[in-house]
Amino acid sequence: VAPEKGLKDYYKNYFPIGVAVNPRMVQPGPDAELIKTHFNSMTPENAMKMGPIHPEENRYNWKDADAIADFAQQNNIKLRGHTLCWHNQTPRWFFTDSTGKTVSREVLLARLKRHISDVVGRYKGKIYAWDVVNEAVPDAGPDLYRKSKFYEIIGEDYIEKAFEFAHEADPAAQLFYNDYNTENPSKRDRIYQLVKKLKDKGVPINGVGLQAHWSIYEPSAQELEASILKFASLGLKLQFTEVDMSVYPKEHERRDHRDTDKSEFTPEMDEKQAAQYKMVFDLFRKHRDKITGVTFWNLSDRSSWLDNFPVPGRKDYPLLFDQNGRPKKAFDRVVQF
Ligand SMILES: Oc1ccccc1CN[C@@H]1C=C[C@@H](O)[C@H](O)[C@H]1O
Repeated sequence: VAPEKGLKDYYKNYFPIGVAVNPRMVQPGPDAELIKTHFNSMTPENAMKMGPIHPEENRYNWKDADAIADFAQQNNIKLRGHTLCWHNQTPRWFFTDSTGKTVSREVLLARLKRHISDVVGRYKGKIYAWDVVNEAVPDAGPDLYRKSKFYEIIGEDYIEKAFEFAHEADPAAQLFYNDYNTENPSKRDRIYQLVKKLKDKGVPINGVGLQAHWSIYEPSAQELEASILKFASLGLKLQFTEVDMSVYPKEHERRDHRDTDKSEFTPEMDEKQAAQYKMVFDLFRKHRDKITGVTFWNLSDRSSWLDNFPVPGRKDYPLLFDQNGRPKKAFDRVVQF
């Protein structure tokens, strides 16, 4: 039987189509088959984050990351690394000495350098792109720098140092700054300013990762195109690195959830989601010259990180495949062009 035409085949003249995976998905089974049919790029959802891969100063956990890297190699699927420096899922040991005191700038820089050179070095030649720094810019306000422990202990230059450490460890890897809410005008401008500073300083950065954690209500085509044009004007490549489309309004401020707590995927949501996915992929194809990858965050509606964020236990339906791994209406709209 001729293999079913997959997303990656429809988009082979545009950009790779990726998916965030966990180690269970790359074991033999329906998920692995769905990945091989539709995707030609993968990102470990958690396995290469600082805590999961480096839980103690002198202990790495390579097992899950290696399983994903091996599956990618065996199936000729590109592999993105995520993420070398992030304020979330970072183990406490990074910031404290043996007495539990906060470490100095020098010690933290040495630990960050060791982490990055060990992790990037292990997958040198297997990972073509790294999310070097994730979410360094605060959501609101005028500042460029989130007040993370990396910022407070090292200072602003933790970002450029992370990029330099990664470049030293694998000069061929494409190095990305990755963030979310990049269509929000204030955050867009501050990310732009940060990345421009890095580029103007000669920091080895190749691209901007726009996470694209969207909803069926936003972004507008206008705001999305404005972000594409603004970041591309830096002369850097763009990737949409964590695409999903929640069926609930985005949580831009803490709200009571009585009105949206019920977990159901209605025909109206199905249609609105299909229209919104069509709109964003029409723009992705229009700007194919600026985009070097589009990656979905999680594989199917069977399991999404949005099932527990921002509202624990509220099932979401954010992807192109339903809970049985079958293409939804949104899939049809994305491949009809
Ligand atoms: O959309 C957000 C809103 C607030 C905080 C973080 C995010 C997105 N943060 C992403 C989501 C899931 C994680 O698995 C990814 O590593 C992270 O990059």
